[in-house]
Amino acid sequence: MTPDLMEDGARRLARTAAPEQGKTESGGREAGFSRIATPGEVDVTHGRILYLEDVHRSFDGFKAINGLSLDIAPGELRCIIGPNGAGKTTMMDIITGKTRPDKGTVFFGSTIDLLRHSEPEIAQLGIGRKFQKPTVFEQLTVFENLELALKTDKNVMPSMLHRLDSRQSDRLAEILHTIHLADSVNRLSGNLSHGQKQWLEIGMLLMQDPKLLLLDEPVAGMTDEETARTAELFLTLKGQHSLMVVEHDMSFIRTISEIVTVLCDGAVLAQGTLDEVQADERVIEVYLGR
Ligand SMILES: Nc1ncnc2c1ncn2[C@@H]1O[C@H](COP(=O)(O)OP(=O)(O)OP(=O)(O)O)[C@@H](O)[C@H]1O
Repeated sequence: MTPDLMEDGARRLARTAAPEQGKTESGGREAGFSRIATPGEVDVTHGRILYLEDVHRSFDGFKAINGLSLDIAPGELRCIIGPNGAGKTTMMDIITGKTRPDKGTVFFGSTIDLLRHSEPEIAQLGIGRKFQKPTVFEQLTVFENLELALKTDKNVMPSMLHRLDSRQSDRLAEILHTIHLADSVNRLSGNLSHGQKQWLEIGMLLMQDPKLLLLDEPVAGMTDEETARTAELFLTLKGQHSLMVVEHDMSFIRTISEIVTVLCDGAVLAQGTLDEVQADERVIEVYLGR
């Protein structure tokens, strides 16, 4: 999608957007078009669920993100690799609204300008993020963790007292199965293995039905068997959700990847299949070693 196309779409949508809609702390950005075309849906008619163009972010003069452009197709499982300090975490911080870029374009679908939204709004829009360390409620059971994570109707009290309806119960059961924890439903989360906690946290994200999932080093610290099962899990999620996975584990990436993006110095250094990027001299130089 070219910037022209996006601007054109923006102009068309701006004519119909309510004046206050999408107004955020970033305030006065001119194109008032940060809205969802159909409530609850992301407009992916241009074939992109995530679109970053020429994004920049400096910290005390250091260019952590330096002209980063990339896009992700709906249902894609994109792997991101790159050396330490390449800007991978900062990129995710920008997508999720934790960090604001100095300049650039960041769109969710073709109509939602993420730079006009706060971090909680972005989560609400359907972008889920999993940090490297699992953060489950250790004193609660697997079931209770998933129940708590459920995106409840705003009119319904979002608490343990809220009884799940049959659709929600079915969804919870399906997710339990997907994350390989159907047999552990009543176990205290604190007693799960590291890998199981990671899956539970992914399950908690799935309960909120995200369109896009950002996963930071999901298999770090996992056993080989857990890593293999995580690969299986991601391959199941692909298609139903779009995934962006930052990982250093090359054999894991080989199992799950289609397109791999290599970040370096805050921009895309190379992109292609794992074989293609592994054969790229520049990638070998900065990341893979000789
Ligand atoms: N809040 C901040 N203040 C100052 N410098 C920062 C800040 N956040 C990131 N940086 C710097 O920006 C650069 C990119 O960091 P980032 O964490 O995004 O890289 P990364 O690719 O995720 O690295 P790693 O693989 O080690 O996690 C690093 O040099 C880091 O020190």
